[in-house]
Parts: sequence; structure tokens; C-alpha cells
Amino acid sequence: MISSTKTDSPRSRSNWLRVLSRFVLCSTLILALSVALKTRSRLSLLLPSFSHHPAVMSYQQERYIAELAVQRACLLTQKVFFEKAKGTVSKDDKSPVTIGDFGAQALIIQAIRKNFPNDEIVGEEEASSLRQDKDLSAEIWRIAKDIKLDDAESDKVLGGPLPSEESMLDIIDQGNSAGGPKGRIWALDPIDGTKGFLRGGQYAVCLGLIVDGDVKVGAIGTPNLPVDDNATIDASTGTQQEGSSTNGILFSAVLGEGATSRPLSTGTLAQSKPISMRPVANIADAVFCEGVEAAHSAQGDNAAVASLLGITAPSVRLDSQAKYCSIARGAGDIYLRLPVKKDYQEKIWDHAAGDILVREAGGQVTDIYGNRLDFSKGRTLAVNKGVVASPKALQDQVIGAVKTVLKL
Ligand SMILES: Nc1ncnc2c1ncn2[C@@H]1O[C@H](COP(=O)(O)O)[C@@H](OP(=O)(O)O)[C@H]1O
Ligand SMILES: [Mg+2]
Ligand SMILES: [Mg+2]
Ligand SMILES: [Mg+2]
Repeated sequence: MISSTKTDSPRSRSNWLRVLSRFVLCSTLILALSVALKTRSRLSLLLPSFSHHPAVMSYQQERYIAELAVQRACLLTQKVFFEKAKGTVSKDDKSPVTIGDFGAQALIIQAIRKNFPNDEIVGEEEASSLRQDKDLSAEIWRIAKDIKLDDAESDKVLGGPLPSEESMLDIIDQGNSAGGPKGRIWALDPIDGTKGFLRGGQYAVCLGLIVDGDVKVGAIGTPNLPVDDNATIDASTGTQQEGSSTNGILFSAVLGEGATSRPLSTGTLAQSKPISMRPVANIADAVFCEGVEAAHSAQGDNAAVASLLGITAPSVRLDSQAKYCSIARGAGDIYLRLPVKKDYQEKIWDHAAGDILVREAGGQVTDIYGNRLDFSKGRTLAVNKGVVASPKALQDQVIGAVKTVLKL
């Protein structure tokens, strides 16, 4: 007897085959989608609009461009240093600004403009003094016009060479955003630690992306930090050597995706490794990182906090956001920047990239009261005072000691 429900009839066989082929098709689609999501960073480079889709927005393209732009700017700062191109001007606040600061700002803004034309930029420098000083402008142009990454394709991604001396000045001035709580704003410090740079000590090229007041991406190039995470650093003598492959690190972080580092000179994305802060079981064993310039942070107060916490190891003293970088990779544990002048407002470009790097490496970054740094208030951290950064587990203890010493 032939039943209408018999499963091996030609009709039911073709139904079964149709179900099977749909199943195979769906599985293939799901597999392809998951592969695409996993490799979205690479896809986003091929299809820039892909990374802007809210469902896969993870700032991989921003991180990629920030790393390349910082890497290229470091080539310029190193060239300035080794050519002893010492043109320097004094800003209104008497702080120095060099050919390296101006040139690095021009190259990084060009890269941001090329890739994210609608974003705003808060850059430390502006070109008005260069428009008056034609010799200095010509010297910056002489050096900046030839700077390029070894990899021609990557260099093209950043926009290739700067177009002309005059447009270089205009580009420098595009870092004039007022900042604020809304939109995409890049905070750029073309050379942080200019005094360290001039001394041949530590300095950092720093770039952070702030979106609606919150730091999402950071990249920091430190040409004079040792590649070896455990090497000791002598800040007073400096470590710069021409063509050295033992110095030079590129750090980066994306919110929620961790912090990484790779060698600055030879590094490719593939050589990035995750970094994290050192676990400290007993706070008395912690090592402080602090600045070199006594005018920027109160060293007596820093020492009093260390002693209250029972810390006896000497501080590692470094200019620039190399301090954030050092604690993020476990070469030191606590960064203190206790205020010297009551009315000084920290600048967002001095902290944006370092803040996210340390937080993504397992640390906490606050002001002296224990409040998170607030990047939504314009060009300065107007509602914060000083900076305290340490592994999450230690932060309450450190803030407690800071409050005692500063009588807060
Ligand atoms: N009175 C002050 N207090 C705190 N920071 C100050 C300061 N005067 C200048 N700075 C900032 O300190 C930065 C250097 O920090 P550090 O001392 O940690 O190396 C400088 O960055 P630039 O070198 O980019 O100008 C500058 O913005
Ligand atoms: Mg400066
Ligand atoms: Mg700075
Ligand atoms: Mg600077």
C-alpha cells in the first residue's frame, strides 16, 4: 500500500531537499556574518562606511588612523631632534614650542581631516607666531614636507605629503575647536613634554578621540621609552639614540577593547600585544611615576603621599604622558600629579589618550578628589584638579592619602 505520508516519495524527497538547502544557505550566511564581524577592523579599512554602522561601531578605523598618524609624526619629531633643528619660540605662558610641535601637529591634523573630515580637533598649538616668523615657518616646512611612512600605501591613507607651506599653517590652525560635551572631538598634543624633548629625555606624541564628552580611543608614541617593558629608565640623562631599535613604543587603546603596545620603528598592527598594569598585593611595594618639572606637579606633596602609604622605592621621573604609558605596562604603578598652582586648569590634550590607556590596562584615573576626569568642559579639565592614576584596587587608598596630605 502506498501511503500519502510516505517519506521517500519523490515529492517529499524534494521538499526535504529544499529544507536542507535552506538550512545550508542560512548556516553559510550566519557563518559569513560572524567572520565579517570578527574581522571588522580589516573590513572597515576596505569599506570605511562599514565601521560607522552603529551595530559594529568599535572605533577600529579610528584606532588604525590614530596609530599611523602618531607613528608618522614621531618620524618628524625624531628628525627634528637629530638634525638639531632647534628653532623654538616662547608662548604667552612662557612655555616652549619647537619646530617638532608645529610639524607634528600639521601632519596629524592632515591625517584626521583626510579620514574624518567632519570631526573637530582640539590641538595645543596655533600658527599665528609662524605667520610672523617666516624663517621658522620655512624651517618647519623644510622638515615636514619630506616626512613619510616607509609603507607607501599607509602614507597614502594619511593623505601623503603636506601640500604647501601656506596650507601647512592653515592645517595647524584647524586644531582650534573649543571642545565641549557633544560630537566627535580629537584632542591632540603634538609633543607632550616639550621640555623633555629639548633635554633629550622623555616626550610623547598624543592623540585621543572624545565622543560626546567620553574618551573612546587613544594613541601615544613615545620615541624614547625602551621597547623592553622591564628596562629601567633614567629620565635625567635621557635615552635617545639615532636609529635605535631598542627605544620607541606606540601605545593605543579603545574603550572596552583593552590597551596594546608595539615597537614604534618596525611595528605593524600584527605586532601589537596587550598590556596591563602590574598587580600590587601590598601598596608599600608600589612604585610612583611623577614628572620632572617641579612647576607642573608638587613633588613635596607627592613624597608625603608616598611616605604615608609606606612606599620607599624612589619614584620613576618622566616628562609627558610617558607616565601614563609606563604604569599601563607595569613599569611603575601610581601616577601622581598634585597641583602646584591653585588656579591651573589641566589641558584635555595632556590627559585624554593617557586616561583611556590606563583605564583599559586595568587602572583608574581621577582627580585629587577621586572624581573621573571630565573631558566635556571645553579645552581644559575645568572641573578637575590634579591627577591620580593607579591600579583599580589601590585607588581608594591612594586618594585617601592624597586627601590627608592636601587636607581636603
Ligand atoms: N603649572 C602647570 N601645572 C600642570 N601642568 C602644566 C603646568 N604648566 C604647564 N603644564 C603642562 O605640563 C605638560 C607637561 O607635563 P609633564 O610635566 O608631566 O611632562 C605641558 O605639556 P607640553 O609639554 O605639551 O606643553 C603643559 O601643558
Ligand atoms: Mg606646550
Ligand atoms: Mg602637553
Ligand atoms: Mg605639547
